[in-house]
Amino acid sequence: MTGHDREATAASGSERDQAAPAGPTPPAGGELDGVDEALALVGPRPQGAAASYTPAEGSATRRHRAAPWPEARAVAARVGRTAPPRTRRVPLGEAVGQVLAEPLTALCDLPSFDTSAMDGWAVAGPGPWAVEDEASILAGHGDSGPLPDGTAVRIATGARVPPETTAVIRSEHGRVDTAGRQLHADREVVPGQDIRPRGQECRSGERLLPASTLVTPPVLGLAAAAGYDELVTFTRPRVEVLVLGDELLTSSLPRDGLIRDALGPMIGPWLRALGAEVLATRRLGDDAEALHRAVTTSDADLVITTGGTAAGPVDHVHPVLRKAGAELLVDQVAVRPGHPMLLARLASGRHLVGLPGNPLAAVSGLLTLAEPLLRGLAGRPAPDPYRAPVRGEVHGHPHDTRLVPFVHRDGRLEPLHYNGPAMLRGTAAADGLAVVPPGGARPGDELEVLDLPWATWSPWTPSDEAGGCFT
Ligand SMILES: Nc1nc2c(c(=O)[nH]1)N[C@H]1C(S)=C(S)[C@@H](COP(=O)(O)OP(=O)(O)OC[C@H]3O[C@@H](n4cnc5c(N)ncnc54)[C@H](O)[C@@H]3O)O[C@H]1N2
Ligand code: MOO
Repeated sequence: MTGHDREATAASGSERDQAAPAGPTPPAGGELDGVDEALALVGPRPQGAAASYTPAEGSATRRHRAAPWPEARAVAARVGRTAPPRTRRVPLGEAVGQVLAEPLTALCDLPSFDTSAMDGWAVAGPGPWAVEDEASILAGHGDSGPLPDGTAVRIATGARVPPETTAVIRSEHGRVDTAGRQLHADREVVPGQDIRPRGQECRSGERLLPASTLVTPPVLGLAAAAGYDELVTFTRPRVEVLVLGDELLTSSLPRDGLIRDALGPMIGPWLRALGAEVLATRRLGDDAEALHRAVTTSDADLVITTGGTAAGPVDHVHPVLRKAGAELLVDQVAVRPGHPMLLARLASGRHLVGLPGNPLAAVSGLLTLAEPLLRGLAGRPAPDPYRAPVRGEVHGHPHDTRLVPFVHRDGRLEPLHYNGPAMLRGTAAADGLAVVPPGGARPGDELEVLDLPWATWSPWTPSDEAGGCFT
């Protein structure tokens, strides 16, 4: 709990009383369970308090001002952009999942020779054609001599068509009369048919994909086809995860007030999905000394802590950051859940994101602070923000943004139940988190959408210059 919240709660009574008139009528059903839990934990703040945020520079002193949610994300993105991403050259086989640091430029024409698109006959001039040779031209073979006018030769898909070829006739569209050894076409032959001309897909030197493209399996295939053995990619930012809390078990069933660590198994893979290299996930308990040592000696680009961000008796993150001479860039965010999240610059110049311990609050911190920061460090472009209409009313916090797990249903966002700060049940089934503005949303309101990182991501929209149907 923060000092600000403590003061506000003491001054103004229960949050439920305050919240009810400020947002739309809560929907029926279980969603309110989570909302009420979130709202019950926080005291109301004076109107406009969130808007007065300016990023704290130069000290780890608590300022008790929550950054408005969009501003907190902007600060994190700015911080990410200030450190230019490192690049390296990797063999194709290791590049999948990384991001191109340079445009992918064709190293050759594609196809690199005039190619037969079908099994059949290469013909020159008008038919019928004399079939002089029983042999076929096969894929993978070198140059053959020019095809004389009025002749045909058998050819396989992918083989180089001989010079002077005017068309390829598919095997099923031609017949050779055995007596005269003449090829007859059973339909009109259009010049150029079933020939893929050299350079049809690209010319050597043509830009195929821009820098910042995610290397997917088809990108690897295209790079190989275009002549690449290696790719220059951005080095993944290196992240260390420090899981705090003496109450956490790493196996078996909860017992005696102890609970399973839900964040240790989740945060590392989530960070990898955001493009990070996770050096380690370490469980430090509630040991301030160990935390101080870990924070001051880490050589990760980004340290992520979970838990201990509030002001409870064993919440060590703030005191440790103070002692370590860190500078708080974001200290609390006007978002529910996840309010006590923070972003700090360590004395080493590296950064630390403190995620609150409640599991959905930690997800909120990941999406609000860690994702935009890592995007910059990893050289990934920001996805185009998009909005979608929400089905039904969504209860809002009076002053803060809410992040609510949803699924896409018939072009609308369907908020999920079990969205309380301590719950992951809604998020585990979700397509993303919807950004509910202070005061809530009415049916059909368009809400900003935060896709989960395993949803489709592409920074590139292909142009439609090259429409048409290719054989
Ligand atoms: N009096 C107040 N108490 C709290 C307030 C408040 O305003 N006044 N804020 C609440 C909010 S909001 C959050 S979020 C949490 C933030 O707390 P911390 O970041 O200090 O986290 P902890 O106290 O360590 O843990 C909170 C909660 O989460 C559980 N937890 C922690 N780590 C894990 C994990 N790895 N896996 C599963 N669950 C975890 C922990 O057991 C606690 O239940 O503070 C509120 N309190
Ligand atoms: O309830 Mo807290 O808002 O989980 O961050």
